[in-house]
Amino acid sequence: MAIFKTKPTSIRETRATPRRGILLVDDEPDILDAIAESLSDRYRVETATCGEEGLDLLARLGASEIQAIIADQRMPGMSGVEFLDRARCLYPEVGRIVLTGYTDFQAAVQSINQCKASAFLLKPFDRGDLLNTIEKVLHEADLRNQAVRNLTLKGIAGSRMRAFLQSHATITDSDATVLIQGETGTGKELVARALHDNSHRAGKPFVAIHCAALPETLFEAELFGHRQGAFTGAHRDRKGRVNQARGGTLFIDEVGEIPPSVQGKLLRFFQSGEYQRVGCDMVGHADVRIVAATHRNLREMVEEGSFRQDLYYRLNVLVLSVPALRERLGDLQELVEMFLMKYSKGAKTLSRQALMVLHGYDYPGNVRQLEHCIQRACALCQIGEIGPHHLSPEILEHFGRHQPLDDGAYRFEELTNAELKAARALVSKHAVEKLERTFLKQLMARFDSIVAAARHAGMARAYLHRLLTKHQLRPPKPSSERSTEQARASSRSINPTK
Ligand SMILES: Nc1ncnc2c1ncn2[C@@H]1O[C@H](COP(=O)(O)OP(=O)(O)OP(=O)(O)O)[C@@H](O)[C@H]1O
Repeated sequence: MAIFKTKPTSIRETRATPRRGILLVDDEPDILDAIAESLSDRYRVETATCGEEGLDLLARLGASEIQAIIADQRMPGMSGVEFLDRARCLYPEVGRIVLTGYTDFQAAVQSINQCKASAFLLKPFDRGDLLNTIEKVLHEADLRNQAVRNLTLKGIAGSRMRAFLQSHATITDSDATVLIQGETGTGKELVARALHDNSHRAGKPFVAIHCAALPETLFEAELFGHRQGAFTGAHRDRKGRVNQARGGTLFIDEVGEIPPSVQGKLLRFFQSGEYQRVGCDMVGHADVRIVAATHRNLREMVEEGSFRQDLYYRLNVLVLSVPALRERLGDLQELVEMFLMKYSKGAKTLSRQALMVLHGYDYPGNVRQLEHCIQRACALCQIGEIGPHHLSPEILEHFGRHQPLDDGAYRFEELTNAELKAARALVSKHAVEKLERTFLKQLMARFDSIVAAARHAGMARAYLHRLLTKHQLRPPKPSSERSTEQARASSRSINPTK
């Protein structure tokens, strides 16, 4: 397929920064060579023919050698956008361009909105387009990296989460409205605080209003304030959150819950900075940056008619989508360490098995759920390490239902009855059967007599027999029988014709 439109180039060629590194990834060798050649007089070009190879190369060379990546969207295995997204986790500071045909245009636009790619180029393009896009992406990356160097992310655990914020570093200091999307408990408020702490408003107030917690009747008064006597219970004048946030940031959490009766007034405030306290004719003015958050799909709410379209457009300026915890389980260990420090002052540690159980869960309540689980475990665990039995019942239950115990993922280093009893308490009823079977199989493999196995496990022989019968497992064969069988088998294999 032709990659360049025509012969180069009507576009003014700019002088590039001396020899910066570009990583090119395309599964078609001819195209790879053509692009590499067209760039080689300006950049150091590295090439890879698939995403996996590109990631290896990037990990080896690092961001000091590679400043921008260009990847074709259509590649077998990992797509271009997938590759760029994984490259972003490794080195968020590197600029990322996706090459796309017209049919994948939507995917390319979406990748930009989700910050997986920094720019896209529609095929066929000419050399001028390519050079301009590279220079633009490199320039933006320089600005972002400058912002990243100045970014403080205190209290935020998890390299994936920090990379997410770093990839949005340039918007922290803007006054534009930000809409943070994400499931409940993913850390949206933490992101809002990070935006505020890294803006020129950092010395001014950060004021949050949690819309889901407010009754409709009090909403307007809470947001804009009220005069004494404005309604029953308004015993004195009160400033609203907008007023408290003057010069700083107003964080509107669960913005989708704002009652329709207040949405119009909020829109007016967004557009002009003007508002009126309840029961007061005077118009106030406040300069605040708006950061809103929601776990709901506002676009769908607009279609249903429960959210004003004009307010939606006003909010939908810069959109950050915070990934769910199950999509970034690589952050889990660091989060656990942070919460152990918070709730036990670092006195408690987590056992390997407990960490494995935590890794197997999907966290519908995200980081908040994990935090509560560790807080509870710290309270329950009096001595020693936190084990699986200190974790929340729903996490253990899930582990019991989904973890294949037979595949050796869950090992019992000490094959004793006491260990079996302890393990029984850890997992749900549903998993006990699997657990017993695993226990018995490992025990049978280790001992060649039921007497020795029962003695080691600290259980009565009759009980071990009953367990074996229940699971339809055969008792171990004495070693003399085993060796006779082995001898028979080997003689058969020496002379297969017999
Ligand atoms: N990356 C993180 N590092 C440390 N703590 C975190 C992180 N993400 C979330 N938390 C903690 O998890 C809890 C929930 O976070 P937060 O309130 O910001 O979530 P949210 O998405 O705003 O939730 P909701 O949608 O319910 O309002 C908080 O205690 C917060 O401190």
